[in-house]
Amino acid sequence: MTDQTPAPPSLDIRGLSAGYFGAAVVRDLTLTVGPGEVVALLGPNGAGKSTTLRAISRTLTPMTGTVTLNGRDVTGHRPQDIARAGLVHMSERRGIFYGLTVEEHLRLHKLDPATGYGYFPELKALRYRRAGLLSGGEQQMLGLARALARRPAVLMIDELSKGLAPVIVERLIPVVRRYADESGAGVLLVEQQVQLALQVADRGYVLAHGELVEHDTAANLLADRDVLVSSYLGAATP
Ligand SMILES: Nc1ncnc2c1ncn2[C@@H]1O[C@H](COP(=O)(O)OP(=O)(O)OP(=O)(O)O)[C@@H](O)[C@H]1O
Repeated sequence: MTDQTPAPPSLDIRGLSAGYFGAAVVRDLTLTVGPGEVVALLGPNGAGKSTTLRAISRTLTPMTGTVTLNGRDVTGHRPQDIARAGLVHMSERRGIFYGLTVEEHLRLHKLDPATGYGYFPELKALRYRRAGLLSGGEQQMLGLARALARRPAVLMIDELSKGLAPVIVERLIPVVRRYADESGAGVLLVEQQVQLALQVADRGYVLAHGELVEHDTAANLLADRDVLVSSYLGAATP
């Protein structure tokens, strides 16, 4: 007899509220990312997307809510323990150290640099270059190579496309999709490039004024012009 129990979500967030100086910026968020799923978290500037990711990785202490990784409740755990449980949060800072070379980055945390080069072979030609001398796109590629080489069970990426030319974004985003497909990891992708994110995502949530206002398959969201407009400009205020 086979085990029919469905796998738990890679990431399960319930009733999450978080903010700064006692004021909630995101309120009562409930969202899931299934195994092998890419989920886009969309919304205009200031909607609270980065705050949500920080509260999940606990680099910001949430006010309320629970966080479960692959069925394991990590609510209240320290950020390093949540990372050890398999969550990698690629923040807007990217985890790049300007004084270290490309290869030194790919060896951090005792990683095998071959894993990072496997995702982005073009980094090999830059292996001895210090990260501070790389272009923005190369730094982003390095940050992603390192994040993937850690083989996260859940990967959260904040604005992969920020400040990058379309050609480099088109190189990076499909690798995220491939990682989810091959590893079965869940990916939560915060993106301002709404169409781009929805083209690789399975589902998407739209955050406006700190609350989730829309949730659907990526295909349905892509077809809904109102959703695309509110993702850029914010939901219409009553
Ligand atoms: N460290 C902080 N201290 C105080 N307020 C903050 C801090 N970081 C963010 N905020 C505020 O929280 C709100 C949500 O910001 P957040 O960065 O989460 O939004 P976002 O949706 O990621 O926006 P963007 O797409 O512009 O990055 C904003 O009003 C912002 O000014």
